[in-house]
Amino acid sequence: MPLPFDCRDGVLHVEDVPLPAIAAAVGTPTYVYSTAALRASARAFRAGLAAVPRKQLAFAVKANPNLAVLTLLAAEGYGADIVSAGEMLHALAAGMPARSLIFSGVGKTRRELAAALDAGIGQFNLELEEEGVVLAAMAAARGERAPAVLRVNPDVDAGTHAKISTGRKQNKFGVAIADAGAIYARLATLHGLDLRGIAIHIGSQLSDLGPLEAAYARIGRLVAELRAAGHAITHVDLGGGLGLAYRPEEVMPSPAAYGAMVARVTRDWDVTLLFEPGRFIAGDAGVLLTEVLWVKPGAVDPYVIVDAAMNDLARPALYDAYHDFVAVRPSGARMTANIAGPVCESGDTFAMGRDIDDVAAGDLAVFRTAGAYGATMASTYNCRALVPEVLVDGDRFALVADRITPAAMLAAQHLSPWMADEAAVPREAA
Ligand SMILES: Cc1ncc(COP(=O)(O)O)c(C=O)c1O
Ligand SMILES: N[C@@H](CCCC[NH3+])C(=O)O
Repeated sequence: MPLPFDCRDGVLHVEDVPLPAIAAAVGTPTYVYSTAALRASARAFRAGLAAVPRKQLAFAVKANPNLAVLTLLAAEGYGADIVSAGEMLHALAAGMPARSLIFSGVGKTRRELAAALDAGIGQFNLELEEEGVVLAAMAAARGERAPAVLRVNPDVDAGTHAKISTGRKQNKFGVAIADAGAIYARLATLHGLDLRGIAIHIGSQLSDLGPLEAAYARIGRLVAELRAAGHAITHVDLGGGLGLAYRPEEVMPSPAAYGAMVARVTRDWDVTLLFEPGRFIAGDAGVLLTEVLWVKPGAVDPYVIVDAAMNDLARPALYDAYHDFVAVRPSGARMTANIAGPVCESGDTFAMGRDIDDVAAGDLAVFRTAGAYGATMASTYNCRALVPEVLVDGDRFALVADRITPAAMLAAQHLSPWMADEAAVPREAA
């Protein structure tokens, strides 16, 4: 898919906006998203599923909960896969209809279940039997039936990083596929539930369709068994997981290849299929714009110290993830360097011994493929400002999430009443 990031007159642009203009207006580090790229991936994913007759697309809000991003995706006909009441708030604020929301998540609180019932969301993905029992009781007390599916753990190795694999039997997600029939039968007797099918999600950043196909095939057999036992199965949620090429040489399954596999495996299922893509929609639509602060000598290679850090983009520190690093004004020269941020941890390192565009202090650069699981996983560690976000549309750009400064964070903190008294007395005088 052509991305609207290109070098014009020697300067990297996002759509028609030169990145130095954004750095001058907003400062760095900052996330920059492209509306054109978001729309293109949302449409490509939908187009890939053209052969699936009945489907519902729910963007995984965890990948990028920015209100502007969600508003754009709502206009593209996407609902949302949410995992907390906070994500529900974001999706509803973006104008997504409550009926288009799917509540996943292994630790939903009773308050969250109540809030989701209040809102009238479209589907609860039950992670364990007890959750179904509690939800059924809450819904029945309101004279309602909660629309629900049972999440099943198919015990398939998705072949992704262990920390983002979710469908192996040792993972915390879903009920064991061997137990699913019995649990389903018990939950189906509860009046407060409108139990209508199955959900799975085996992991994220999947580079191979094989494990997905194996998992879907297991679900197909389960659907047949449940129907044979007399259950009306009308919905199957196939989750998300489609991977992206983070390295220039990586090749990932296209949405068309994914859609063809889905259409083939589910041909006889006769259900509405639900999809929860996150990374595929938002990942390539965003970069993290940063400035080089220093280039300092290292034991082997020099360290390029940038003003973005692990608190702004956690993926390299968490999963040793690779994000391409590109100079905003590439000279054509190359260097071998380590790239690190200012945070006081050696893990705050984006790359070691990597061949990159030659950069010097004061230069701007971007980390690519940062639109998913970027800003949303940011923190204020080291009392660093929470990173802002900018959305580009053609030759316009707008700040769509403010930088939260340490002063604002300090203002949100309070001394306990007794400490306030003590703090008023200088230590020496006490
Ligand atoms: C239940 C569920 N659905 C959807 C997603 C989105 O996954 P991805 O961003 O890989 O498409 C996730 C994250 O792995 C998830 O846990
Ligand atoms: N946060 C992970 C993905 C987790 C997906 C959520 N289940 C990442 O950055 O790749």
